[in-house]
Amino acid sequence: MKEWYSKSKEEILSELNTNLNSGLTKNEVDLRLEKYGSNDLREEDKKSFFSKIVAQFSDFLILILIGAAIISFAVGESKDAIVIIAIVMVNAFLGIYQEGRAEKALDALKKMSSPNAKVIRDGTTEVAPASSLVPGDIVVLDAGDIIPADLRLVESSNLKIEEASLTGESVPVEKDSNVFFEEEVSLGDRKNMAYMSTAVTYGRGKGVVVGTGHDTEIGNIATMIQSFEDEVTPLQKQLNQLGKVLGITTIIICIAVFGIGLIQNREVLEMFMVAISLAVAAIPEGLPAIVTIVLAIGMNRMVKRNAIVKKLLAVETLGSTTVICSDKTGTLTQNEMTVVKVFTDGKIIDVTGGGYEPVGEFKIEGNTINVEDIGDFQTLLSISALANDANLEKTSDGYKVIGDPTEGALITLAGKGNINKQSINKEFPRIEEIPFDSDRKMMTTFHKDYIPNKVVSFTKGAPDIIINRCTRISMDGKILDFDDTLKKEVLKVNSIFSKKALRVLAFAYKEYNNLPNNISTDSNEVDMTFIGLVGMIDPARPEAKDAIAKCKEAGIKTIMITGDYKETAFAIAKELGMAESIDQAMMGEELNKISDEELREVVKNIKVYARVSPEHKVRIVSALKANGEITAMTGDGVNDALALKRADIGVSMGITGTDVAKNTAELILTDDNFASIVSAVEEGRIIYSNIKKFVFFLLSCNIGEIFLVFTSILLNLPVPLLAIQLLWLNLVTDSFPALALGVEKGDPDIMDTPPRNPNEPILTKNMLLGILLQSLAVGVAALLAYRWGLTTYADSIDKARTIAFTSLITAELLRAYSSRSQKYTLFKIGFFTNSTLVYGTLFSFILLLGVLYIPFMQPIFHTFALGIKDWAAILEYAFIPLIIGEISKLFIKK
Ligand SMILES: Nc1ncnc2c1ncn2[C@@H]1O[C@H](COP(=O)(O)OP(=O)(O)OP(=O)(O)O)[C@@H](O)[C@H]1O
Ligand SMILES: [Ca+2]
Repeated sequence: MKEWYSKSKEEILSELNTNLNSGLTKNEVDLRLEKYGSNDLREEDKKSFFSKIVAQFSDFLILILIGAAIISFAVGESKDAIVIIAIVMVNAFLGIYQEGRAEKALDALKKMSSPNAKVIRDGTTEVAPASSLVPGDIVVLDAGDIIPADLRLVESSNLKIEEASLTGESVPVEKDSNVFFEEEVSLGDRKNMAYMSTAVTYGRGKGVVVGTGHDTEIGNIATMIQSFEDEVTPLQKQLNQLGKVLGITTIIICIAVFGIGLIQNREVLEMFMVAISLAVAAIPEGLPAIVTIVLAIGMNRMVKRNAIVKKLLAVETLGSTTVICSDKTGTLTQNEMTVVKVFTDGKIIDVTGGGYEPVGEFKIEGNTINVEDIGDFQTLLSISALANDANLEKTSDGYKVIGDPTEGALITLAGKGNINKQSINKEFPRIEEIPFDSDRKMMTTFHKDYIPNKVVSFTKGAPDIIINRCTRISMDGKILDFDDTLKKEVLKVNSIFSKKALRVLAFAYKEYNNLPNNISTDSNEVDMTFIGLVGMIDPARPEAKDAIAKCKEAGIKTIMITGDYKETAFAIAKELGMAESIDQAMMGEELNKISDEELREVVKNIKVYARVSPEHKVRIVSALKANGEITAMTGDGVNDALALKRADIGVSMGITGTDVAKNTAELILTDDNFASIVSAVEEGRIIYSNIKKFVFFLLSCNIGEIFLVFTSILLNLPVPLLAIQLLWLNLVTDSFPALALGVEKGDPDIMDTPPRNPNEPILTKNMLLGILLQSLAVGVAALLAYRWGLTTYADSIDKARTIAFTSLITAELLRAYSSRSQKYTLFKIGFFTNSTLVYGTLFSFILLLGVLYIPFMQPIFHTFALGIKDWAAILEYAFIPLIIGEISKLFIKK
């Protein structure tokens, strides 16, 4: 059989039974999806329910417990055995439920950040999930796209594809849809093919899907680059470490408890069970799992605030962000462009009319003018419409831009001069082009007969660049030499526009007798004739201003890095409160003259980088990182990928960002809005502080219990808690408040304090002290209650234990409220402001009442129905840890 690359386009199209212009029909797509399966590389390895259960039970400590149950059964304590098994089961199911919740949250995130493709179906181009592609689909490719399936190219224009993910070759290769090969060629040389997961770095093209899913070249490679690997974040590593230390300590204590018990001649089985339950209870082996759950819940909360985090790790890093570097256009501004000024033929023309509706007038000093009256105005408007890749669409709520808003504004401008983009493009179709890229900052298109019997190239782009590449200027109906005096004049107008925060573009053209053979920047974007400038407003986003103020409070620096002109950028930065004086702004090219060392000093003061190219971005991030900053950086183009990778948090735009940028980024903004980065940082901080809260709570619970049991044994008192009571306490009641602490709203000053040092351990000195104090308080309170029980009910050890058990649980439920903030008292944050905690503690408390008052539970848990007198005593002790916790906050400096 012939390979795809050795077939002609016609062969391919007929073999796959598809049409280049109209694509497949939706029906056909459905049929083929049935036949070929979805275009997905990820294995759907959903764990079965059974394997989840097995996973829960394969935990070492749980196995010990099961062993203990079997021993109990063997020595005739079958009731205990059954209860232990039941508690272990409840615990396992809770674990599975929580795991499921986290998994679901993560799955939803994966879906949101999974790629789309532009595909022609039923005659229209639409954006569809890449997973829905089938052989025969016609896919449209633009710079920045990730190839969604294996394609045989059928159209290509300057198409370059980077195939590193497949061939390891990082230099982009040129593609050409017109060749086909008779002989066998290697993967890297198949110019007429585009392979799944490689990236378009330049140009555009079209291809027919020839392979999907596992039936692709990348699918054949067994070691797939899984974008969602199981990762362990530094925090989880720390907690694992902590867990180990605690685990070993606990085991030593348990052995000691058991040993001392034997010396004191206590019953062997009872001591054995207590020691084991204590170990199971006190070893925080579930901690990393809860962290994952809380991170996942937090990620979901971020999605609601328009930020999709792709990695758990990023949630942690976000919270310690110290610098946010942001694009200007669209992120800090609204990206709703309107041309308000035109400069051509030596005159400044005002343009009226707002939005994208092509209705408005041209005025000079207040007097309406006709397009024909001004030298090359007509040509300028034609370039606006011809050197343009966007489209305007009239919808029920006004005109909308499909494509780049800058270009949309230019279509509107042309429309105001009665030039319709569609018709002029029909009249003078594009025969060649040099597409836009943010390194060159310009684009050129070639058209026939705009000047009769000639080919003209129209160029538009950044003024400083275009002006330097022009040698002539069209003025007063003549073509003049574009000398330094004239250039200065034009640059002055550019500066006037820019200072008004206008985004300025320049226009130029060049004529040829015939279409040149080899088209390139060096030969075709030089020696041009200058036509004019346009200035467009792009209003700042109002929310961005608030977000920047918030960053200031939070000790986070904000930096604007833009491709736009320095004065424009500074004007907007000033409006947003990011910069005060023009010395804080710098041109990208100035970076070329300084060393990395010097740059490290420079980045400390500069707030605005203008005319920046993607390599500059990389240098800026590197310098910031070298200074110890935790840097978030936005980017949307193909060339931004390196900078995004280098940043601690790469941020990509969900709407305007390219696939390549989204793929590299850790954070995707669904609304392209700067304010959403700040929300994500805020959530990151909240999540981190919540993790601290429940670590604090759980650890002090555990240590408090150990303290209670250990001290009682040392004091030669009877064992204060039975094995099943300990298990119930830890595996059932404590987990609800702990999880509820994971969804706290965050301290009121969460965004008024400087970022956390990323190297700071989770257990700071303050926290260790707090844990110690709380565990002592819990232990002592329960011990006191136990002693009260022992003296009041000298006849019944079960009753004394019930008192200890109940007071311990009550104390922990109460002090969960105190754990809601490490610094602020409940009077400041409000007692019942975390409703999850209210329900969680209430639920735990009702379970406790069940154990105490339901008759058949009593013999199982060795409890009895408490009376008023008992409760009065219990409450007296149970409030101690809460009160101590609250008072200790008064000594913490805010
Ligand atoms: N479609 C276009 N055609 C021609 N020139 C363009 C086009 N879009 C932008 N430019 C020019 O290229 C420059 C760089 O564009 P780029 O997209 O890199 O950054 P930007 O959009 O100006 O700002 P930011 O980096 O903040 O998004 C622009 O300032 C403008 O002068
Ligand atoms: Ca941009």
